[in-house]
Amino acid sequence: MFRIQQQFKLVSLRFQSQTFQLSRNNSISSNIFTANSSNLKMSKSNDEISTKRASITHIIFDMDGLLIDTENFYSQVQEVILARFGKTFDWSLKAKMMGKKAIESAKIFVEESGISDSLTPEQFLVEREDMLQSLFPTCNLMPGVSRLINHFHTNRIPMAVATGSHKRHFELKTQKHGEIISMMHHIVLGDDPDVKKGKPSPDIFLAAAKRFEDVVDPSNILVFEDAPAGVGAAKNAGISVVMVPDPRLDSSYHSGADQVLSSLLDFNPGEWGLPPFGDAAS
Ligand SMILES: O=P(O)(O)OC[C@H](O)CO
Ligand SMILES: [Mg+2]
Repeated sequence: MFRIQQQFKLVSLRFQSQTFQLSRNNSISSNIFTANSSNLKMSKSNDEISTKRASITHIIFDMDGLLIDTENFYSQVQEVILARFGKTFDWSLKAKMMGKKAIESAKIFVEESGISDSLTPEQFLVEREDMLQSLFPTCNLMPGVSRLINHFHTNRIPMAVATGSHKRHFELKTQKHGEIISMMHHIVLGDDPDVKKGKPSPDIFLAAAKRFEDVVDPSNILVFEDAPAGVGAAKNAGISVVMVPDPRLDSSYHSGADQVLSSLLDFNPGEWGLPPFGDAAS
């Protein structure tokens, strides 16, 4: 217990010192992402893109790393745990874990980092829990979230959240963010009985799609995601996806998405047949 408290102090200190660095990194990488996004658009014909994008009526948001800035908490805690084994946590491992159910990403963590003889996935989840429980309630919204959700809500666009997080973590993460959560038609969590397998299985997005009041065709839904597994899940469900990746994620993971943006602030609703910003209603 003492060791966990000491590690948590270290995580807190690291978090405070990394906040500034992260915002600097985000702004530095912004132009690179814009260039990648343009390249992606150029690989398909304009007609094909505009026809596909013109018909969106419903929205499904991922949560961690897309609506709220919790992915950095996971990274910092996992870094501390691997340091105990003399190993480092890097973005190639992060890319494989993010967006998945807790136990699924825990298996990847211990196996891929080569510590499975010393730590089981279940022990890993117990070891990180105290640190995460203290960090989650402090999380902030990602840039552009408040403006986008308020815009859709004002314009009566039905929205849902589909997150790999289980109920207990969801409640900690959303303690400060009740207002945006209250604008969602429904929430589907990773421990929902209809979500047999985590992302990239389509289960969670198919469950979220069928819980809107009206029957909605997947081609009329748009998913927002930050994680490779989440992009895969949306595509496996036949749903278009806008990816807003962390700048540190390798760009080879961008290719599955229909659009890649460096920030939700860059999303243009009019491109997708949604009410544009600046209307009287927004
Ligand atoms: O990105 P989400 O919201 O599906 O969350 C999944 C995990 O809880 C964090 O990677
Ligand atoms: Mg996510």
